[in-house]
Amino acid sequence: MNYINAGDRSGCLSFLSGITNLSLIQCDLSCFLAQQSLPPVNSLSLEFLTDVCIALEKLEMDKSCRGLVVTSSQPKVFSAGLDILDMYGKSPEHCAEFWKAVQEMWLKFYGSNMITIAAVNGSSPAGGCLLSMTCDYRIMADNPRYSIGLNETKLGIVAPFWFKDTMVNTVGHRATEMALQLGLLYSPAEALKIGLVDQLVHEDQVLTTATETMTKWLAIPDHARQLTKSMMRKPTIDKLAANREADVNNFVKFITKDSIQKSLGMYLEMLKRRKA
Ligand SMILES: CCCCCC/C=C/CC(=O)SCCNC(=O)CCNC(=O)[C@H](O)C(C)(C)COP(=O)(O)OP(=O)(O)OC[C@H]1O[C@@H](n2cnc3c(N)ncnc32)[C@H](O)[C@@H]1OP(=O)(O)O
Repeated sequence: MNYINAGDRSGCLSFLSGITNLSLIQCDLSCFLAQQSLPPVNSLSLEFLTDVCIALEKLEMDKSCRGLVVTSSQPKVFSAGLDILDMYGKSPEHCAEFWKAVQEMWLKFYGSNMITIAAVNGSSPAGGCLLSMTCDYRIMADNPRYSIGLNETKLGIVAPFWFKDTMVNTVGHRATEMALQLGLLYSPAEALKIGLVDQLVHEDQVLTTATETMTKWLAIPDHARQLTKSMMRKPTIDKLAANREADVNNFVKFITKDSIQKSLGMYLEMLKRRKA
């Protein structure tokens, strides 16, 4: 396999492209985080989201690239979700830019023509769970210390309709209602039971299982698989595409409220205290 450093600004995005037309995005922010003093949990910051979108766009245009494995090189965390620091104490303009980037990431991943497999090698709360749900297949490390789910209500925030729609499309209406109202984070075994992930494997096997799975998916003719994927996902994608501006305005109005800012501040404090 060739190792191509494709990081535009941060040098944090890298791709492994191999003989099976398989590319791999490592959601690895360690280098970037070290430079920027951001926490090493693959939180989806504005800069990271922008880099990922550019990288994905390039892969999408490369017709020789038919599949993508999304994973993290952090040992215990797939992604901590959206970077709270991009939503806390920031101007409405910054929040709007940030939210546009979150929308863009979702639209690009959920609408990708490529086969996308999430190799969930650690915890994956909130936006991390969303990112994995945009993929066609999820393989998670079978370690009870890890969790996955949309826990927004626990932060005092509300998952927007397209987060909800993505989860409904993945696990169904009832499971989503329970998950969202209670802000549930599931253990790998629980996530498998409700269909939030498709397969559990030992943590050492996540990436190899992902590549084996990719080989099976690559055997399906692209045009038939792509049209089927589009038929399944287009209504959900169209709903956000037709309402992007309203969704941004809604987010900015909500996130800049004093009460919401206070909740986010308390949540950040709790994360820091938990460590101490
Ligand atoms: C209409 C309005 C709609 C609004 C919708 C907005 C939707 C938001 C979705 C989101 O994604 S919000 C983010 C939710 N994420 C979380 O709740 C995850 C919180 N993090 C964790 O549970 C843990 O960090 C972890 C991922 C399980 C990893 O645990 P670990 O023990 O390995 O690391 P920590 O010590 O907890 O963390 C290290 C360091 O990182 C900071 N941090 C963690 N997560 C985030 C984050 N999402 N954003 C920013 N910073 C984060 C944490 O505070 C620590 O910081 P320091 O103490 O080292 O400064």
